[in-house]
Amino acid sequence: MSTEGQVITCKAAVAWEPNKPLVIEDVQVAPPQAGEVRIKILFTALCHTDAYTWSGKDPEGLFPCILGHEAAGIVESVGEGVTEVQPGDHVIPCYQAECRECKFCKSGKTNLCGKVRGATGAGVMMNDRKSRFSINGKPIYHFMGTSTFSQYTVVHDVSVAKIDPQAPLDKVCLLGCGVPTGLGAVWNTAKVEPGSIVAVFGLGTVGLAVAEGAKAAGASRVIGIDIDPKKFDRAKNFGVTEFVNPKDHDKPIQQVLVDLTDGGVDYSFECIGNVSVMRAALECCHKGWGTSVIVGVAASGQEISTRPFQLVTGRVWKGTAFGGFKSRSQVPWLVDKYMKKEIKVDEYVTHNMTLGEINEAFRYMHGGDCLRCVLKMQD
Ligand SMILES: NC(=O)c1ccc[n+]([C@@H]2O[C@H](COP(=O)([O-])OP(=O)(O)OC[C@H]3O[C@@H](n4cnc5c(N)ncnc54)[C@H](O)[C@@H]3O)[C@@H](O)[C@H]2O)c1
Ligand SMILES: N[C@@H](CCC(=O)N[C@@H](CSCO)C(=O)NCC(=O)O)C(=O)O
Ligand SMILES: [Zn+2]
Ligand SMILES: [Zn+2]
Repeated sequence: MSTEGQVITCKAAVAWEPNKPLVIEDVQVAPPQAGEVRIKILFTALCHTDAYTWSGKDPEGLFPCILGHEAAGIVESVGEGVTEVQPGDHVIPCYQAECRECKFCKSGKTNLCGKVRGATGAGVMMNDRKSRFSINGKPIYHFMGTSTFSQYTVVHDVSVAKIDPQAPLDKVCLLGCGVPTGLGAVWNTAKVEPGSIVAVFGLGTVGLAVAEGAKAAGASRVIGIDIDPKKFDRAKNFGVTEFVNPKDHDKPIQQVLVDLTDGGVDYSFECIGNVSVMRAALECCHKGWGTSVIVGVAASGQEISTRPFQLVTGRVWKGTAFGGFKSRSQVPWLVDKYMKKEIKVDEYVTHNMTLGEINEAFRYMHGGDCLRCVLKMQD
């Protein structure tokens, strides 16, 4: 029986308050309005940014909300005026939209899109500035324009990437955030050249994807830095050639790296979200040209600092969102690259669980062994 035009009641993990366990609730999901798409979510992974907002440290965090932004599913129905997807299409919801019409999209200089960002930051849909989620009439906020910890979600049409229907959704859900972020930080933001020396701070999913991207770009050395020595063995499979544990050294880590590389690295990437490490990542760069890319998300109130002399003498400080990839155009391309075995995805999935086990899944995520935990969303 078609559910088009009907309110759907389904299971979702609701964050009622910061840091309190998520609660599996029966949630009402309203039909999509003009320019909106309702998606049946089949698989979602957890990302550290979900935990960050859940912690209450995200200035854009609103409660109660439905978190989740790294997922894949099938279009259930579309609202008026939606032309690029239809029911049955396999899709990845994208927290970074791409409308192709706004000042940002037309600039050719960024993957950021301005069309729906105001609404997604306020936890509502652009059309009527209201939520499509409710529990017995009480609205529940959206999150990052995706809210994938729900069996059904409603997103803006500019936030939907249509993908190859042959692609396994329990794997390519990862292409909604962490893996593209790392690859794109190297390929789009830094534009690493063959022969470069690269330093990667933090060897979680994002840092490993940076290493993979750097290897593919022809880097001559990929130095992985992590305080957890368990990370090193696995990282070799992703392209890391040398390891440095800051705990093994008395000198500041930037000095250790400068000494190891005859004056500093060509490119560094901070994939942790720690502002002191961001400084070290900049300061381990080579004088005259070294570029450091901030990928990690630091909490509200945190600030970066360095001596301006570091920049005067030619180092460059940059940041990246979703690795600079244009979501609707390039996520399908990434899926195709995965299908052709040109990029890894399966290797990042260390745990598989169900929606009902989501609190336990977050505990695993914070443990050192987990890269990505994928939740099966449907019974
Ligand atoms: N910019 C973006 O678009 C974007 C997208 C996705 C994720 N992120 C952010 O990227 C960051 C990394 O995500 P992840 O999933 O890989 O996280 P993760 O927690 O799996 O990995 C972080 C790694 O850093 C290591 N670490 C912690 N403190 C350290 C220190 N002081 N020195 C060296 N290593 C240290 C940890 O041991 C861990 O291996 C998070 O902040 C996440 O929110 C940003
Ligand atoms: N609301 C947060 C923003 C955190 C942030 O920087 N998010 C990244 C994506 S992290 C994905 O795991 C991002 O792409 N930001 C660009 C954007 O949000 O438009 C805060 O204010 O700290
Ligand atoms: Zn993420
Ligand atoms: Zn746009």
